[in-house]
Amino acid sequence: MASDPSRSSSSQPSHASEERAEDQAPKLLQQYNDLISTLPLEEGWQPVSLRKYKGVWLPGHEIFLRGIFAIQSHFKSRPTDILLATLPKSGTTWLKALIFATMTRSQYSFADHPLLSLNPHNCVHSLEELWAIGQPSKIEALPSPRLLNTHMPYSVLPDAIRASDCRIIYVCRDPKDRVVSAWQFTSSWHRSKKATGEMMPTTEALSLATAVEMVCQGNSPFGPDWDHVLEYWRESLRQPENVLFLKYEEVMEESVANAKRLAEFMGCPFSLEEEKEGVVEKIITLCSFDKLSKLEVNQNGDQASVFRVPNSCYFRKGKVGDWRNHLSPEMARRLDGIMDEKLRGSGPTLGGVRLQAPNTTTI
Ligand SMILES: Nc1ncnc2c1ncn2[C@@H]1O[C@H](COP(=O)(O)OS(=O)(=O)O)[C@@H](OP(=O)(O)O)[C@H]1O
Repeated sequence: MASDPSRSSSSQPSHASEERAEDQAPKLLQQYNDLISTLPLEEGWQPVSLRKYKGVWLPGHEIFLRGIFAIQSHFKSRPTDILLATLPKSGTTWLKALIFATMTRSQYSFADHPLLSLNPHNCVHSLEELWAIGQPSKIEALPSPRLLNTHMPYSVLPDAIRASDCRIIYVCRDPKDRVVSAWQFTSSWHRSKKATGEMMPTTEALSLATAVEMVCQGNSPFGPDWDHVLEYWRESLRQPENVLFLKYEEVMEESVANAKRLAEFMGCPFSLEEEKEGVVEKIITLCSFDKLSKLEVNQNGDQASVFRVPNSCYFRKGKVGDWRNHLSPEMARRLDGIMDEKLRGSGPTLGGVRLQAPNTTTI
């Protein structure tokens, strides 16, 4: 079973408690910095700059990029690992809660559950963030099966993961809702940084029009979005026992069926007795937006991660179709058009766009 997060120090990540590998290896640090300086730079997604690595626009913080490089050669996967993979703002926080609550259901009571006092991001570790803050040994120390998450596209995952039997749960979301969510998140984070004086008051916030355009150009964090989605979609067809492809909208619409799919995929299906006792519904309620967003930890706590984000920024509306309140018809058409062009095919739909099966016409 997964580790007890309330006993792990992961709820209080420390930047100083552990020496980074790079601190002991100045040559490696130099190599990483040299590599970073050669990567194309994009500064439009304020307040984060982006660097293009292996065809993907990654957040450009040096500490973060060095973590990604180190993961490539040093991460040791285990066949029992469970990896949640998402583009940011696709339902990561929610799925972390669902996965964690499902995997650990025999360890905790619903009345006194870790998710009532810890943000889901402190229950399922981010592979790249722990590496970036110099705490990869925390990942090593986790008992199996480890629950981890990543925003990396399949093609940027370390070989150790792609060659292993570990299970990957991928969640995607209507790109229109996702871009609105990403823009709102970036704006509120921007405001909070200005309020604490961590950012120059003159730094311009990202406009929604710019965010939409950058997604359409493929220049947004972890984008191009279509490559991210298609890579995992194709893997889910190629190796369905190892890659589960879910959609935010479907998990919302058919929560019980998808919670059961998740449990089965993770190798811990709900027993008939559990189903009769309503365990599935209890997990869904515990992990619901209404429940989590009202908790003290999620209203007033924060993530001491690389990006130091207030927990409240991870909970906004949690609705399907909120894009209608923000995007102009023109913006919506532009996004749908680009996704249609890139994802055209006969597979399942994504925000009204069909994903193509791998053996149909090329993108
Ligand atoms: N429990 C639950 N149920 C449903 N929806 C939820 C839940 N928790 C968070 N959210 C909504 O998910 C959006 C945040 O996306 P992520 O969690 O992927 O963000 S992150 O990648 O971890 O930064 C963001 O979506 P928007 O409300 O549309 O902005 C959150 O409100």
